[in-house]
Amino acid sequence: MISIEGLSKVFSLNKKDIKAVDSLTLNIEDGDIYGVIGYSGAGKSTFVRLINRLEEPTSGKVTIGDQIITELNKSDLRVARQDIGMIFQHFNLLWSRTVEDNIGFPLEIAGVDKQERKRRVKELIGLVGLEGREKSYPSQLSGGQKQRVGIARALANSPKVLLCDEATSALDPETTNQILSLLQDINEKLNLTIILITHEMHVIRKICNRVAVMEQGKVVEEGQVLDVFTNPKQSVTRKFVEQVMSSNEDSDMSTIVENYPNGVLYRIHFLGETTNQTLISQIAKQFSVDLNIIQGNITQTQAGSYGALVVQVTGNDSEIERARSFIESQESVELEVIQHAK
Ligand SMILES: Nc1ncnc2c1ncn2[C@@H]1O[C@H](COP(=O)(O)OP(=O)(O)OP(=O)(O)O)[C@@H](O)[C@H]1O
Repeated sequence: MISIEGLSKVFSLNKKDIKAVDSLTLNIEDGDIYGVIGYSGAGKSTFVRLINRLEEPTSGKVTIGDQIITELNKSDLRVARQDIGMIFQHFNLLWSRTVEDNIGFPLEIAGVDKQERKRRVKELIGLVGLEGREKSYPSQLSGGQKQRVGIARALANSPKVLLCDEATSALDPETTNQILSLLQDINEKLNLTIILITHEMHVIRKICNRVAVMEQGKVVEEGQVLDVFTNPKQSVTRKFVEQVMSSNEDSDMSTIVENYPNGVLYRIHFLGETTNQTLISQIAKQFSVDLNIIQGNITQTQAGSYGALVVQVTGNDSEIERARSFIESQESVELEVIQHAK
């Protein structure tokens, strides 16, 4: 487990103190893909750099496993850092070295002999899907390929933790998805704990199981991704959730009610069970009602689907009533009646 207790960082700039990270306390379980989201200036980068002490904390404690990182002296910290890989937004590769030499660099520093280095580099190249590009220089690679080199290099010493500092922010959406899938794959294969910071809710939605929302150096909301999606408490969190849902449902509702006067109008909320994706077809098969999907916005998180469908149900009253009971009996589904039968 990674435990962060009362972690703070104060920068002094022009005689003014800036609290970049403010008394932050968090627990991250082994094997988590833990997302930290916040707008620019929230303190995310500073936070992630405090974990491996690329930035020295002003106060507080970071513990990884049984090691108190914040109490290590310089030489012990160097050894401890071999267990903490890190990848960066702009990759931070060595431009004069080839792909294989970039990946082998941390092994060289750790004093691994040449033959073992070669074996390990080959293994890592396979893991991140860079076969055939061993002799290329970073300038000859696409952004996604550069980040694959970054990931392979970060994994060279078989770390237990991988820190990702806006690792996909310089990539296009398609490449972002590929890199996120790779991170997910590595998390599962190597049982690696991943902490990633981002300003994009899409990244959190796609691969994280837990999320912390940062604002002005503090964690203002924290929890399972699906819980935070379904029940965002802070306005900053609601804004991030809207990023992926971009819903304008409520403002349209009166128009919908006007346009669909017959039968009943339901909003069915899906709260996480992927099995409920067949709910609509089950209703259509089991009850003599007609279903008209009027509006919908469903997205996928690691824990299942989240979102809502607005459905018009028409038919005779008793069948509509039976369909309603059926929907209400489903787990992880909530029914909201927008308009009753007239
Ligand atoms: N070396 C530094 N010296 C002075 N102030 C700093 C330093 N690094 C960060 N800050 C300040 O600390 C605050 C948090 O910055 P940080 O980069 O951690 O935020 P962030 O959420 O990662 O934002 P971004 O995504 O824009 O980097 C900001 O007000 C920033 O100006």
